[in-house]
Amino acid sequence: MKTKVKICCISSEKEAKIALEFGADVLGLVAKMPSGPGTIDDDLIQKIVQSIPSQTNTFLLTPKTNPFDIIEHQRLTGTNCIQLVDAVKIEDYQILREKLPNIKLIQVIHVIDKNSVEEAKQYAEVADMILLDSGNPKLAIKELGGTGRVHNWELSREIVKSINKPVFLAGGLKPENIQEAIQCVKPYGLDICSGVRTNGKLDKEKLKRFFEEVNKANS
Ligand SMILES: O=C(O)c1ccccc1NCC(=O)[C@H](O)[C@H](O)COP(=O)(O)O
Repeated sequence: MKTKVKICCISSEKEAKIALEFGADVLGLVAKMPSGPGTIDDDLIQKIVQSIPSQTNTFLLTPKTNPFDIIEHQRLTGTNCIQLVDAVKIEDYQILREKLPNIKLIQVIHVIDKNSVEEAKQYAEVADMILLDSGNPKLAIKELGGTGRVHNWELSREIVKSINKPVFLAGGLKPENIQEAIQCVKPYGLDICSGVRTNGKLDKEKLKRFFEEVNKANS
């Protein structure tokens, strides 16, 4: 199966169009976070969502963990999927399901050590997808993504093998390491932010190289 691609940190209607033209399956829209380079305001997220075809997969990246705040955040922005970048209580997924029956829920696991494998297994029971990233929610100023760092792909590989939900791989991906990432982890999809940007802006040359590498790995 062809590896899906999520282009993250979309910051304008123009960037959304470019990413879709290159073949992105998913657009990532990052709301305000405790740290990170790719965040935008909620009203801009809503504007971008309204400017693209409604069937496009749009992931709202929210740092919120209270289920009612998450529901409110989705309603404000209008995306059709929510990427939960911090730890939401497993039991609160039930509230999200009841109130947002048509919205896909993606739980981020920041891959740090063996405990991350157990964490992923637990969330795989309730989330629609798992996304493996390289943040550190335990820092005083939480890092919840957009780090540009690669994590331990052996652990990611173990997670992909041990759960039966689609898994996106994120963290420090760039055209140069795509072949190895796909071979090692065999993810359902790849998520990239800084690796296809120059000075924070989407770089068409890097995007082209990135998609070439994904297609090569899939052929
Ligand atoms: O980009 C940010 O500022 C950010 C901050 C907090 C949470 C998520 C954030 N980015 C979204 C992503 O999911 C990135 O695509 C992912 O972390 C990979 O980023 P990168 O390592 O730069 O490719």
